[in-house]
Amino acid sequence: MTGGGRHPARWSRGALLAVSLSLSLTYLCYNLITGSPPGPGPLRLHPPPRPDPRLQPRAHTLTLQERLRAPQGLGPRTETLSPGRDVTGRGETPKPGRVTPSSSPDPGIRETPTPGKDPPNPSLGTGGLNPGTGSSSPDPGSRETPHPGGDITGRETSSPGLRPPGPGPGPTAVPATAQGTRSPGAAEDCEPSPEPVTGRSWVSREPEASSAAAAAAAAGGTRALLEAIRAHPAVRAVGVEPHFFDRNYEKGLEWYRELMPRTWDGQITMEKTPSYFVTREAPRRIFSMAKETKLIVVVRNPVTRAISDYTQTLAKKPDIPTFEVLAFKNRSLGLVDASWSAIRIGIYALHLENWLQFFPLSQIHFVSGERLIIDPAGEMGKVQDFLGLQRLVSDKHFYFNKTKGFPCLRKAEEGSPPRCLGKSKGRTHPSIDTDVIHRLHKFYRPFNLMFHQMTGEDFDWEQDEEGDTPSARDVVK
Ligand SMILES: Nc1ncnc2c1ncn2[C@@H]1O[C@H](COP(=O)(O)OS(=O)(=O)O)[C@@H](OP(=O)(O)O)[C@H]1O
Repeated sequence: MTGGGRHPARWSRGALLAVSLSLSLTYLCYNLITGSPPGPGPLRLHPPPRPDPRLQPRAHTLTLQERLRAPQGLGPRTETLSPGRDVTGRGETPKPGRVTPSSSPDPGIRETPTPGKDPPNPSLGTGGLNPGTGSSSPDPGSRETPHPGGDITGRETSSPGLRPPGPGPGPTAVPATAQGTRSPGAAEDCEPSPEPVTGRSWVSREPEASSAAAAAAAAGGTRALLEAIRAHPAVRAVGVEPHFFDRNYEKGLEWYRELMPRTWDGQITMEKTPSYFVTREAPRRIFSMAKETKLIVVVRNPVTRAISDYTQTLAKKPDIPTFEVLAFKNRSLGLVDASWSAIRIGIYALHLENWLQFFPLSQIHFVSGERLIIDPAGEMGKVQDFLGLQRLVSDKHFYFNKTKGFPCLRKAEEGSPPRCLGKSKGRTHPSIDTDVIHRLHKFYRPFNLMFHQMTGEDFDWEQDEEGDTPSARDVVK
């Protein structure tokens, strides 16, 4: 990376923030590469991580993705994942064969051969985003584009329906391939930097060998998180979503480096690209670049996330069918259309499983999208702890803006005026039929349970089952 025209900072630590892991995602942090500034240093590739003992198999041996592909779906096995019995247990031992030598160079990291090549995964197809379809530059201000093969609504067009996951009553279709993050047309990011629509994740880099943090968020709130963490003097973040590890990977690591802000010694560079969380190839690519990268994932009640996603799409494409229509393959049968990206992104356990093949749970921090609204300082405190930063972003940085209905930053950066996120964040959701909301809660329940068991964290989504999750407008009055 060149330093021309930039301040004479030395490369030091960097972090990438990405989030709707939400899938919205949602955020993730990672360690970048070795090498000295300003040019790209030699990349050090790392062997696949040792299996995390916490991830040893418990009650079953198939991965969630394998189970989703299996004819019986998740059905009978779901109950073996009883809550509280195995907080971190994913019931899966990372299989040696899961990360196998690559037969072709990794385009994003040209300096060294890629150690791992994912076996074909019919469940996820080519991944949530097609690298070949990305624009030549980061996507400021645009939401997710439809995944090739999907239609305008973000629906996978060729997904075989499987039986319902878990004990839920109605039949549910689980798609064979993952979608991008945000459904197409989701709202652009507002200020200060336009943000693309896709999921929600972050990545940060650390160009100088040590560790960088990257965050990928999967659910709603990635922009809020990034803007808040940017208030920390030890964090430098790129405003746009680079989409390097999904659609721009072919451009190579140098392209990515050029995009990232330079950091002073001791600073972390971050980015957020929500779609990383649901991109099949992203974990391997990030791991290849920097295995110690820290990842942040913002998760939100998947039902609310789906509605938020739809709301953003609707704002751009008012003619799309109703949420109720899109959410089902067969509404009278209660057959949820999990091939619709707005639905699929919220199956957090499915996506997380992919990340845990490469990164230990200890390297991933989960931010509650709900708490980020209700108690932004509290959530940011945990994020700073996770990143090894002093807790400098605190209560005094936030105030509740009644007009906006959300917390706003008193001071985003040194000397900058107070500000709220733009109008694409915090939109009023359309009213959705209650029975549809209930059915979706039922659909997600087993997946949420798995996610809870995988992460050891309870996001209290069960209590939201009466409807769409209240916004800060409802909670803070
Ligand atoms: N402080 C603050 N201000 C405004 N909005 C906030 C804030 N904190 C969290 N949120 C929630 O963030 C949701 C958008 O999430 P993302 O930024 O991850 O969206 S995106 O994936 O990048 O498009 C957005 O979802 P919607 O309410 O559905 O618009 C908000 O609920």
